[in-house]
Amino acid sequence: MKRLFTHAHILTMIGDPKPIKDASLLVEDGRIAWIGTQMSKAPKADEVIDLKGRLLLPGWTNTHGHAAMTLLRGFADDLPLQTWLQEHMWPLEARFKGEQVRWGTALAVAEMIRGGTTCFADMYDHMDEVAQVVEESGIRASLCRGVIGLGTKEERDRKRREAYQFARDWHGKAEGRITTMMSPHAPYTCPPTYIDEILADATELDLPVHIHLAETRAEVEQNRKDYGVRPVEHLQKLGVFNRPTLVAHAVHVTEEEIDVLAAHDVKISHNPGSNLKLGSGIAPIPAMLAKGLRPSLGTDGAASNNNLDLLEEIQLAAQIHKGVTMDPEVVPAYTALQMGTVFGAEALFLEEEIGTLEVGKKADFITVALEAPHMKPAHGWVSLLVYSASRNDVQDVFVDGRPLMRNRELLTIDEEKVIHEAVRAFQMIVP
Ligand SMILES: CSC[C@H]1O[C@@H](n2cnc3c(O)ncnc32)[C@H](O)[C@@H]1O
Ligand SMILES: [Zn+2]
Repeated sequence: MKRLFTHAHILTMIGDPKPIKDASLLVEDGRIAWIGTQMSKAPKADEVIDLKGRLLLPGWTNTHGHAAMTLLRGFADDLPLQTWLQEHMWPLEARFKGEQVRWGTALAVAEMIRGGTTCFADMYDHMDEVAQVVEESGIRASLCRGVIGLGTKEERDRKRREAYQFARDWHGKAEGRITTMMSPHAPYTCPPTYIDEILADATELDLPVHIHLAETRAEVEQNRKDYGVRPVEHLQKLGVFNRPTLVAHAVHVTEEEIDVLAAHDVKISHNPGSNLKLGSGIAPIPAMLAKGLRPSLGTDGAASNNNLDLLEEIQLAAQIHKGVTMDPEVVPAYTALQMGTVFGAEALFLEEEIGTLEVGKKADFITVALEAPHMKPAHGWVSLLVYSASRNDVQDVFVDGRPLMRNRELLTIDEEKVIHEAVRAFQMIVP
């Protein structure tokens, strides 16, 4: 099947911001086969889709989250991380069964597709349910069974086994849209010997590691008390960074620690919305960029954000660091857009397949309308996307060239049913 998309302004996200005006893009067998401006040279297609002057660019990649936490959205606001987790999230999550995770994740995926996300990372429990939602909805995802090692040895062993089996069984599934990672939740919830064991599993399966790191000042202090060093040095000594690693947050990291992360090519998921809401702090993104790191963006779960709008994270990334440093030249708009697309693909070790629009890559892209008053005059497309657009301006979403949303209508998800079931699943667990 060959589909030709015409009359689009294409932002490929390759190199400099050079949008291609009034261009066409051909998709064949789920991959980009041709991009050009001369219709006379366009290959023949089975179907031609006129995009009527919309912007066309890679879909967003959300590199850190806990999708099923949509069920806990708005449940415990305005609290610091440890109180929020220990007194509110964990007691409620203990009531989650597969059903809660299924409908919470389906709700999350509906929200993410609506906002233009084509690929997301998820760390949670009952991951078979998550994988099935991904398989059915057509979205792309990097999944891991997050493990917290605070219980008995039996519990730790069971969770580790589940994480191993899930990662082994689902990697490459759903026509290659699912990849997996191994995930010790955080240095403060996983004893060193447990991290060692999970690392051995990751090595055996040849998979990356995904972990929360240096999210709060309290975490850094606790790590010093427990292990005599700060979290970055702790994980470095355990050998975590010798495997491909994605760390979420990295808020409280020094210049020297950024050097360590850069030397090991550790991938960063910057979650500004969640970090602001939980009062955790603001990650030193300008310093990371200056040292050659390419931080990506995540929403974290909907209970700490409280939405899964990656465009909002792009906009926050472009603005908060200017405020903190009092320098409007840090994190320029195009860099923020790279963080939400191409750097996201790198963070999930998928840069050979997604993140930019080029011949041979997967056809994962979105279109954005330029018609509304807040998008006029439509001369600076990068600026419009980063400083003016909202998620409702996203019109179409394609993954592997398959339409998941057309003209704001979800095509692979029964939205009404998902909303109904998610509310019901939440009501089953509220005390
Ligand atoms: C073991 S599954 C994932 C686990 O992570 C919890 N979580 C959600 N948000 C955060 C955060 O910002 N920092 C640390 N842990 C977080 C979630 O509630 C699950 O229990
Ligand atoms: Zn998280």
